[in-house]
Amino acid sequence: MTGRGILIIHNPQAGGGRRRIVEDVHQACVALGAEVESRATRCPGDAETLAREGAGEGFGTVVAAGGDGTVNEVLNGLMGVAPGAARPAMALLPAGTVNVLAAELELPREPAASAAMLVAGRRRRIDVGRANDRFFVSCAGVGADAAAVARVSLPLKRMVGRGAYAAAAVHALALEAGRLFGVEVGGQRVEASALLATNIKRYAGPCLVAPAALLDDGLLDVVLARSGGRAAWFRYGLHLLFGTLRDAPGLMHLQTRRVTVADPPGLPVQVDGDIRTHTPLAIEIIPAALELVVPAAMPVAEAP
Ligand SMILES: Nc1ncnc2c1ncn2[C@@H]1O[C@H](COP(=O)(O)OP(=O)(O)OP(=O)(O)O)[C@@H](O)[C@H]1O
Repeated sequence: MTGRGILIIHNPQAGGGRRRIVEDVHQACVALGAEVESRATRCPGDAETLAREGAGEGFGTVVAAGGDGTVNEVLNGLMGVAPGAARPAMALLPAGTVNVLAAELELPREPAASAAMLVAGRRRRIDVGRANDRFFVSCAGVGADAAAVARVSLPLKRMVGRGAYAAAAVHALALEAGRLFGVEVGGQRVEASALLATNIKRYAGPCLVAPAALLDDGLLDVVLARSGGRAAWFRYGLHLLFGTLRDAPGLMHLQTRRVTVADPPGLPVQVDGDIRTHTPLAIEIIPAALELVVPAAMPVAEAP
């Protein structure tokens, strides 16, 4: 471990019933002889401030303990570190409703294994995406998934967890027309009703959307749904659920460093599972921008 020690940033509001894990991991890190501090967020956006402050204080590792929202805030805090200053490594402690990157990498969920990873894990350099001015580790999207994310009810998420995303998807399908927007990618302009730019293979945890995606290949995997309308979105949704998205008619899949959406303006954009920006949109990949702490024994390439 480099730097002053480990800073755990914990969102006490994150769902999943795993709040005690933070305390357990903290104690297990102390038992392993590590210098560790835990700080709870006080409001939305606080994890970003705490991460930036932690970097300034010289912590070597900053841990995002919560769901994808907390991970994204910690990432943005770390990416906001002033040029020339040391950027701590990021680590993940899954304690939220959804933790897509932790699930993709099969990171430990048990306190003892998590603590071993934090104290004696390996640092792996990964690419970071940027959607306008918001950084992401997993994915950004316009169209179908952003329409669903925009309709996730927080009270329902607290009650039923992941089920709130399914309810929001049905809600979006009922109200949205699945209209087309203009995408520029790889030197061509195409129309699409949904765009997903991802750095990882799976979407929302279990759904395989980009089998060739690697966290460290310097590329975004872009999936475009070319057909518009509700019926098309419904079909794509079924293909996604049944793991057959690659066979869906009208689907385009490519690898690129940059993709843009110019019009229409004002479409919501989901970034790591929350609406963080709107079109016009430029999504790009920043190769090897961040060190991620992974278990010491983890293989270099993730299994497909
Ligand atoms: N102390 C706090 N009080 C209220 N909201 C907070 C607090 N700390 C963080 N938040 C907000 O809570 C939101 C949800 O957090 P997070 O994503 O970590 O957990 P989750 O909702 O369980 O998981 P997921 O987003 O993966 O479904 C974040 O967008 C964050 O801004």
